[in-house]
Amino acid sequence: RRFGTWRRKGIPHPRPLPLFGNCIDAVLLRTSFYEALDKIYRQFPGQPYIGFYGGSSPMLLVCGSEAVKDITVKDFHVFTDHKLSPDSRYDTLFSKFLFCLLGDQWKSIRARQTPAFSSGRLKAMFPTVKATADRLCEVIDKRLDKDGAVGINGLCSRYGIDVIAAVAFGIEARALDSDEPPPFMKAVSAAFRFGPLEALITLALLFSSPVYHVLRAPIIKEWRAVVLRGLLREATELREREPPRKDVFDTLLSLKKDGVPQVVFEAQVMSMQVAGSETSSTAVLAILWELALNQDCQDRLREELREAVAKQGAVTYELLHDAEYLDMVFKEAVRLWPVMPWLDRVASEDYVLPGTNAVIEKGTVIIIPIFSFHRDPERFDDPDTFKPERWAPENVAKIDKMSYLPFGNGPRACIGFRFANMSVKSAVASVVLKYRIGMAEGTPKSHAELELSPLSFIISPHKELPLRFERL
Ligand code: HEM
Repeated sequence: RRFGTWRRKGIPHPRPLPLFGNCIDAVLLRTSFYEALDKIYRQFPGQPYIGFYGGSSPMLLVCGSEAVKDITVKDFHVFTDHKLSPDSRYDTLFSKFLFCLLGDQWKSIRARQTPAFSSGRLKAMFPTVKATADRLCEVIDKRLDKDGAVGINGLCSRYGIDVIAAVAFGIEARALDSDEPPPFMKAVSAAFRFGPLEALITLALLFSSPVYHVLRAPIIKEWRAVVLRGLLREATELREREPPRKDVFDTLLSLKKDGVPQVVFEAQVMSMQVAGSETSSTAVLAILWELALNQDCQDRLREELREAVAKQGAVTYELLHDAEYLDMVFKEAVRLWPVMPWLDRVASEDYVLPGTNAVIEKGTVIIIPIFSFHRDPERFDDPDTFKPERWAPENVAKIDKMSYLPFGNGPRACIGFRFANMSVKSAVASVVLKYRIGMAEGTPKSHAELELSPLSFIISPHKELPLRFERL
């Protein structure tokens, strides 16, 4: 009866298999969920809505531009929440992350965190970010092998961790400085690089509440929470004795002063750390790799940065903000590598899909397949090729805004977008000004050669990615 849902509503859908629906490869952990979604998406080109079954649950891919706008903006009051919000009995801390908070509680906590990313605050945080970017260059220098190559995946991760820890966690994590990952890094990094159990729990959370409640296990393991809590207690005590620094941690501390429960405060700090580090570091990694593959883009970027530095005297907040080609490179890299390859929302009431007579029931899970949009030749010419020029001012009007969603959309879009922009560009500018980046032995030459884990819900290579750095 459930497998008849989309037929009865007149929504196109692929034929489901008993038990697995349309996601057998994802449920058997043979492909990642975004690849399973992409397979469905490609079967129904140009459709605004595509039905599918996650296990036996009817779920909806929303693909039309108007439809995406309706769900994420116009009818946001119906689709405020993510389905990926775990039960607080099994996931004490993760359930309170900003990403997972529901309804009015999300609204109130989000509103209080938003000022942390104002222009004034970003400028105040810039010197810390810049110093960490310079440190990344020093560490690259120190670790180059005899052929001038180094694995850049781990270094980018360490950069992401250090930068967010400094501004949002209130500590110097010094991940870049240590050979062995310090406990803080172990607790934070790979929080979303899942093993088989975490991957299954996450799918169960999306597809089937009964299976989720049978598994009764946390997505973010308790030992991580214990390590982070201890450090956070020390960081809080230290900061309370210091004058304000106008960083993200200061804003989060004000939540505590306003009487927000301790566990909610702790979850917000950890949520910034987890959501901010792996995502930004993957973007840095993507850009450095694309620049190694595309030397002409690298030359043009370096020329732009050198000219700007000659005028301004140094890499400044304003320089990064105004550098046009740097922005084009950033946009193109997160198009090809949308770290979060899909968005989810859940209907809080029955809802008529605009432009149809179909009603989706309260509780229906909506998925917006960002990765598929970004790689669709109907939306982007030559979509698998790195072409920053598509973002040039004279070309950008051709791109449909709802086809490009690396940071999500609407009131629930990424809160750290402006910070990510600054910290990713800062790292890239420091490296490009100091080194010519090239291919090394073992550097993947195409996306197909990157080994991405089928278990992971984010797009991030889990193996080392060697690049060659020639000092300029
Ligand atoms: C390149 C880097 C980044 C990418 C691609 C990225 C992407 C995203 C996406 C796609 C979402 C979901 C949006 C939606 O549902 O519409 C999100 C949410 C979020 N991001 Fe980011 N992000 C990045 C960096 C950061 C940074 C640096 C921070 C913090 C400093 C951060 C904090 C968050 C938080 C807390 C949420 C949950 C927001 C909410 O539910 O209200 N992100 N991010």
